[in-house]
Amino acid sequence: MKRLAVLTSGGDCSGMNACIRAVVRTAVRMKIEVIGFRKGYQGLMKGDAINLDSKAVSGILHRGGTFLQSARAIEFKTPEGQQQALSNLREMGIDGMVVLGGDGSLTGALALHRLGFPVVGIPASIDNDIPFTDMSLGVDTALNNILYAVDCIKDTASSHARAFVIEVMGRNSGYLASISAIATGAEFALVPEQAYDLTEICQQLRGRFAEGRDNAIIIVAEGAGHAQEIANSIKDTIGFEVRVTVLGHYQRGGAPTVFDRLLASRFGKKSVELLISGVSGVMVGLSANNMLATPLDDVIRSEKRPHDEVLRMAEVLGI
Ligand SMILES: Nc1ncnc2c1ncn2[C@@H]1O[C@H](COP(=O)(O)OP(=O)(O)OP(=O)(O)O)[C@@H](O)[C@H]1O
Ligand SMILES: O=P(O)(O)OC[C@H]1O[C@](O)(CO)[C@@H](O)[C@@H]1O
Ligand SMILES: [Mg+2]
Repeated sequence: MKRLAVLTSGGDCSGMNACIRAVVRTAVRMKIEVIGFRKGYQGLMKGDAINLDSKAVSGILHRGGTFLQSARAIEFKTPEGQQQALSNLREMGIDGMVVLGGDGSLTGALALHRLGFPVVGIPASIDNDIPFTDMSLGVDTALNNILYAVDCIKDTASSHARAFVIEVMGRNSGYLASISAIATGAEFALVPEQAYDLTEICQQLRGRFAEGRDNAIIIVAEGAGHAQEIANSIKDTIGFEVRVTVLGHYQRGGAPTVFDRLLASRFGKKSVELLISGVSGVMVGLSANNMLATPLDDVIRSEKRPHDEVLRMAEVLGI
């Protein structure tokens, strides 16, 4: 192995920079050159690359986002797009590639592996919807961002005796909503994976305010319903003052937590070691604090289901 490539794809997340740094520094130590493709598969298809040496990745460990930039490149889903990428990789003399991204990006990595190109994937998505890893990169930082925001909102909610519907990210995944609800003591977490009964929720909220509580927090994943509609329905049913906060992309940025910096470093180092030892078509993961390598085939075929216990916990502890 003489020349490696790395790219970041899909929604960015904190820890991607720290991971690129770990990939580059591990490879440089083994006398392997590293190329970084800009803007994910878009840059790969265009051949838009920069040389990455040890110095190029200094000063980025603590920065959120990805200095290589990211993109959602629809054309890479086509055989033509993948062939273009493959010919660029071959022309540039690249022997293997590390792909950081979510489930979509890892599906792209699997496509390259199936075309015979050595690839290792790293789960990096705040959604935490990727199986065979306890945590994806960026999740811990996003959760801490949410925690800070919800704690702030609770202060003002109590001061005005209001209920708040707070929307967090997750089109198909309720992980951020359920875990942040537990960690902030919210009353309810509404998630795409589980049906909920708004009438029942309103009844419980009415009881809660009748007991003299001065605030209520309902955290809703973006894929579980429209925050403003949920708030209107609560207001119409119990007549209580309700406000809405959509946390949006605030959740995805910011300096990575210690957990994400360490995870990024471990994932990055492991991915290069795997490629050097001739392993391809796998995703690195975290399992019971150990590094795990799982075939991308298995990762893509499986689904990460949230723990039923976790889904119920917010409601049980919040009320
Ligand atoms: N089925 C597929 N085949 C090949 N490439 C794909 C496929 N699905 C996605 N990709 C590539 O991966 C990119 C990112 O995918 P997607 O938009 O699903 O985000 P993601 O990686 O799941 O990250 P996140 O969900 O955290 O934003 C796509 O724009 C495309 O380039
Ligand atoms: O930044 P974009 O392209 O609007 O994507 C937003 C989506 O990306 C994710 O944050 C994952 O990165 C989802 O939770 C969210 O629905
Ligand atoms: Mg995804």
